[in-house]
Amino acid sequence: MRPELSEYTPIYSGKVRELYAVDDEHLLLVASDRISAYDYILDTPIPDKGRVLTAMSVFFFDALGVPNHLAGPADDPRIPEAVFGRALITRRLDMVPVECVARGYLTGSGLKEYRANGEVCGVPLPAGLVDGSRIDPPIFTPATKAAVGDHDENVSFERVAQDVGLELATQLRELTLDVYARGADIARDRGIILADTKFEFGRSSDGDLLLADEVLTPDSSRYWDGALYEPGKALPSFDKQIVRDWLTKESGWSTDAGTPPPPLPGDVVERTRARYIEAYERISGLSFADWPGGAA
Ligand SMILES: N#Cc1c(N)ncnc1-c1cnn(CCN2CCOCC2)c1
Repeated sequence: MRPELSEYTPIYSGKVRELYAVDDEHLLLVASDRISAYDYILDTPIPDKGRVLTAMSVFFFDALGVPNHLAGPADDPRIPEAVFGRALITRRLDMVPVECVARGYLTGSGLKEYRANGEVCGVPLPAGLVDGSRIDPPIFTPATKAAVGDHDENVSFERVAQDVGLELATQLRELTLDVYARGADIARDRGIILADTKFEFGRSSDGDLLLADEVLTPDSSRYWDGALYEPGKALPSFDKQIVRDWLTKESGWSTDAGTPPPPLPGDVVERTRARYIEAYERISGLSFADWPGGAA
């Protein structure tokens, strides 16, 4: 008999995920089916998105071979039925207050910074780069954690060193770039580009620095279809482009409407669900049908 979710204490609620206290040493990390686009949480959920992203995290935690916060399997008996398949038991860590971002390609906020001053987070880049240019070798572009709903602020390595000390900042940079490279290699071998990603780390009670949060999911990363990649061409998001295109090209809504986006039609929902499953199955080589919590 699984416990009820109500038996656990909510301790954090983000845009698309929640965190609960299970006991003094363990948390329950829950991924919802909510999807965000253009800084809005859309009214329409994507069925199984939470399960797919949980499956991706578990695949990468296993494939990367990096010490992490997982404290039980996907079917751990402490996971309530209501969130079974889209929740994980983790160790409770002392989180490092840094969003550890690695970028192997120039786009998004990094591109904006580069266009303004030729560098990203204090890292100078070659002249002449455009949207989608490769950054080789990849760079560490940390950010400070913003409050829910705000954007993270890109900061320099030196600022991270001031905040957490030079030794830990150096460890974070090395770990972030190492784990990004491993994840990018796995994705590339399956025809998918991992343009950038965000990691979070925490310290265990015995002082070890562990990879935490979600890892290398489409919500914490930019994934592009390698078959479509061309530097300088606006790069479609592997998982969200269907939603973005319907919202801005078919729904009549626009990003400057000042109103929330409309509900998604069924075909957009289903195509987006299929896209998340495709990303998982291509990258992991596993069948999503085998992941816990599916329809009986
Ligand atoms: N993971 C983890 C973790 C941990 N293993 N131990 C202690 N605290 C955290 C933690 C607390 N907040 N966040 C920010 C990211 N959140 C994740 C959940 O969803 C909302 C955002 C991580």
